[in-house]
Amino acid sequence: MPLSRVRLSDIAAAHRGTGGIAVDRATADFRRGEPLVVRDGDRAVLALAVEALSDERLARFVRLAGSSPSLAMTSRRASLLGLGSDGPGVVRVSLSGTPVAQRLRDLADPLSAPAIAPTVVAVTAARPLDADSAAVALAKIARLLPAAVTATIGLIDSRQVEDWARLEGLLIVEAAAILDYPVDTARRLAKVGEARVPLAGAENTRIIAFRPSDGGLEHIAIVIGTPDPSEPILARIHSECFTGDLLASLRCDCGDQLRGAIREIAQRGAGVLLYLAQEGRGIGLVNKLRAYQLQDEGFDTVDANLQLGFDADERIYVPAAEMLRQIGFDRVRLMTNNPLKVEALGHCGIAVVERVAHIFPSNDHNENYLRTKAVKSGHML
Ligand SMILES: Nc1nc2c(ncn2[C@@H]2O[C@H](COP(=O)(O)OP(=O)(O)OP(=O)(O)O)[C@@H](O)[C@H]2O)c(=O)[nH]1
Ligand SMILES: [Zn+2]
Repeated sequence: MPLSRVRLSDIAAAHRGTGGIAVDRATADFRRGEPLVVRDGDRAVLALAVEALSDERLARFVRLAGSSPSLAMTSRRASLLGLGSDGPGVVRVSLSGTPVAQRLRDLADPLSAPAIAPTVVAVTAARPLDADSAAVALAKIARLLPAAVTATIGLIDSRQVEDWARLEGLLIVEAAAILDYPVDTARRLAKVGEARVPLAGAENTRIIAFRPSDGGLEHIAIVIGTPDPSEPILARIHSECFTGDLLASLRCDCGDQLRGAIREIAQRGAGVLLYLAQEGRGIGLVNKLRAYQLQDEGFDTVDANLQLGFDADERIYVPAAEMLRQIGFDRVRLMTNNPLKVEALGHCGIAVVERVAHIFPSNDHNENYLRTKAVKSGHML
């Protein structure tokens, strides 16, 4: 139905106050290539993940919005395309003419070879808390390329937007709910499963699963031995690495670090390994594989992330801190070489009383990766 024919109605604001639930649904919609409405205060935009674009979806988007879309992307990615300067945040790129799905994808994806570059008319910085910034944040939460097509919805009041969205079957989600979501859901972890699981070399082990309030992937605490609650706990914080942990990939040092930590904690008597569902430094497995492809083209592990439009490291340590508190500890002896982990835990209220080095020999495939972590990310190797 065209916007001009939408009438005001008495329907209650069905989407108000749904917070995290709306974000969960929005994540699924984004992954399926459904457009949705992101609202910040008085402004509302229609948004659709670039990764899920097709010409049909783009045509529907333009029909719904009644205008040509802009491209919301991170300043990092835009600056690599020569569109503005590097920095945190998001920019809105306006293009001339009717955009073609593949051209938009070319701008967002460093692995897609642009045949014809679209003509850029303007690049505007998005405000940190506005709907365009939130649309890009939603793409990150959905583990997609961090970019979205967006168009301001030209309806004057929010009731009109709600009626229109309802008629078109579009979800409405508040920008603030998206932006708060990663930390909010990590703060509310529920213990959902616990069992004794003897491990090779660490037979006295319990595994405790914690589920975030969004119903997302569980984080796992692997408690080895019986840590003394009156002392700081020996702890390893390990971010999920499907390729290294499960498949023994030689591109990284994760497999060695995982098994090495279990061995060392058992040898020292007791401690915990916190296994965080933050694959690929928080960008997800698919984007990590893209980053690997870029590394095969010559970028290092940090620059590959930036090329994709991500920060070098997108992880948060709120879930680690929360699990530590729930198992009864707020002081740790942390097994890591990464100064960011030490700093981040401190910000989350966990005192790192000692850093324990956690270094393993390199191989022919991960030597550059480890060197880059030392040179660019300050890893103490
Ligand atoms: N984006 C990206 N992630 C990677 C790459 N190589 C490994 N990873 C991910 O990096 C994470 C490694 O995490 P950790 O071992 O916890 O951490 P770290 O930052 O190396 O710090 P340490 O505590 O010193 O080991 C895992 O989530 C891996 O999947 C890469 O080239 N790109
Ligand atoms: Zn790894």
